Amino acid sequence: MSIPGLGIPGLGHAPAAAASAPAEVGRQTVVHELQANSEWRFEVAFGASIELKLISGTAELFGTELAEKHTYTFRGTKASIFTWHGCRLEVTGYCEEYTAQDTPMIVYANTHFAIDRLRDEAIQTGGEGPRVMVVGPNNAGKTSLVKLLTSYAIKMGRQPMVLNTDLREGMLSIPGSLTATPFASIIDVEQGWGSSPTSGPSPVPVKLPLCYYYGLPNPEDNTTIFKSAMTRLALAAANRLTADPAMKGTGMIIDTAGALSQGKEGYDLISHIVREFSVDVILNLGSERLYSEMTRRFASGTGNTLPVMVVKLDKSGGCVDRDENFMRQTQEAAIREYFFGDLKRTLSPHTQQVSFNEAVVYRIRNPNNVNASFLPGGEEETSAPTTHYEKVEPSGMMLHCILAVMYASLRDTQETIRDASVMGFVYVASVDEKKRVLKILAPLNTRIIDRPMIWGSWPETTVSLI
Ligand SMILES: Nc1ncnc2c1ncn2[C@@H]1O[C@H](COP(=O)(O)OP(=O)(O)OP(=O)(O)O)[C@@H](O)[C@H]1O
Repeated sequence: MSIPGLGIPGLGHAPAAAASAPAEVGRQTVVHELQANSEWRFEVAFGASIELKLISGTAELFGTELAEKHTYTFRGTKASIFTWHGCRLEVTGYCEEYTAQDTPMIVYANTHFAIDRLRDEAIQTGGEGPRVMVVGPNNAGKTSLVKLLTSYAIKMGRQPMVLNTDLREGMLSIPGSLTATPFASIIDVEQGWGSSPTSGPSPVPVKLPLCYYYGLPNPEDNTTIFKSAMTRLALAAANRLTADPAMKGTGMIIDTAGALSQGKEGYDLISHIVREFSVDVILNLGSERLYSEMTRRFASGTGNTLPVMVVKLDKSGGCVDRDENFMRQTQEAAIREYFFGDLKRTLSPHTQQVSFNEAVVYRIRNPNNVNASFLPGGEEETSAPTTHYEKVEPSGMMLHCILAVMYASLRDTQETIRDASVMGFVYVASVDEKKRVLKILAPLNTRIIDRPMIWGSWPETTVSLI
């Protein structure tokens, strides 16, 4: 995985994000008294921030307990603080907020205890802990539930392997990455899952994800590459799991993309994930139709899979829809943070010049986007391309794009490169077509010309990072 370096203070704040900040006149401090079993839900815009302090009692953010009297800062966040026994929260700054008494937390906690019983049984028999997959439409609360189950497992002294197969949001990496991460220590409260691993100091213990790259926005865009990435991820996660007894007894928690939960093609991809990861439990959030489809497909097993426990859970009333604009800002913030760090920990990426002759770049073909007008004579392509990547010469079209640097050699076949894990990501800061030189921003000061790079269309970047 990439290890970003040290800091250049002052960089890393998109002018666009700053422009969208609401005016924060006279940042007021308000104290909220929360009753037992209630939840304080808040939304902070990009460019704005709030400081939150737990004054007394106990409270948690998606399962991770807040430390008393510690100041947490949130920006561009929609989330909630839940309390089992009541608490007082001090909040400074503007956010949209309300308190709710009606939450599915008891059901979620019971789900955790039921999964934990399966872990106990597995440990007693020397077997593997359950492999739990969470499915549901976009914004149904899947990632929040995965965080909660992960936090509760960690609290019980377990070490879950957490998998992110959702392309909209990265987990400890940029959006578009598919990651497998062993979790043995607390989740970062302020930054969702936490930030990408670095060699510098970090307020919470660094987690090291194993990362694969797909490079397109939707799983259905190129199901062959998506499926092969899932297969590789499953193999890598299973190998890691069996090598570590604590992790083996805990098992896996898998987050999925909301896009998979609609229509037959998505259901088929879910079936592939269930098979490859040998999923034991499917938790369904927010869709009756999906629940019925999952039950039909998996509850009594198939030729290839054992019966899977399919469970329906209520979606939390706190889940908020995140529009395209918010998701774009979230994605840009994650990319910016990958290279420049955050306000608490600035990083200093290195720029390097790479000549067009040195860079070995493969572009992902997107079969769904083949435009007939670009084909010879404007013909329609009749069959899918035989290769999924094409080797391309760098060009101005790469400006502000992200390239994945692969753990592979320049002589490897396309299949080997496709199945390789990702060393890290670089950003194309400028392209000089006359001098035939790319200026690249990389987390490390290592020359990258001996590795193949993959140029996908996801994550898309529209702003200049520098
Ligand atoms: N109880 C809650 N109170 C307030 N906000 C919440 C609550 N639960 C989830 N959210 C917020 O709602 C949004 C959607 O939730 P989440 O990301 O968990 O959904 P998802 O199903 O994983 O979405 P997607 O598949 O689109 O990535 C997030 O911003 C999350 O922080």
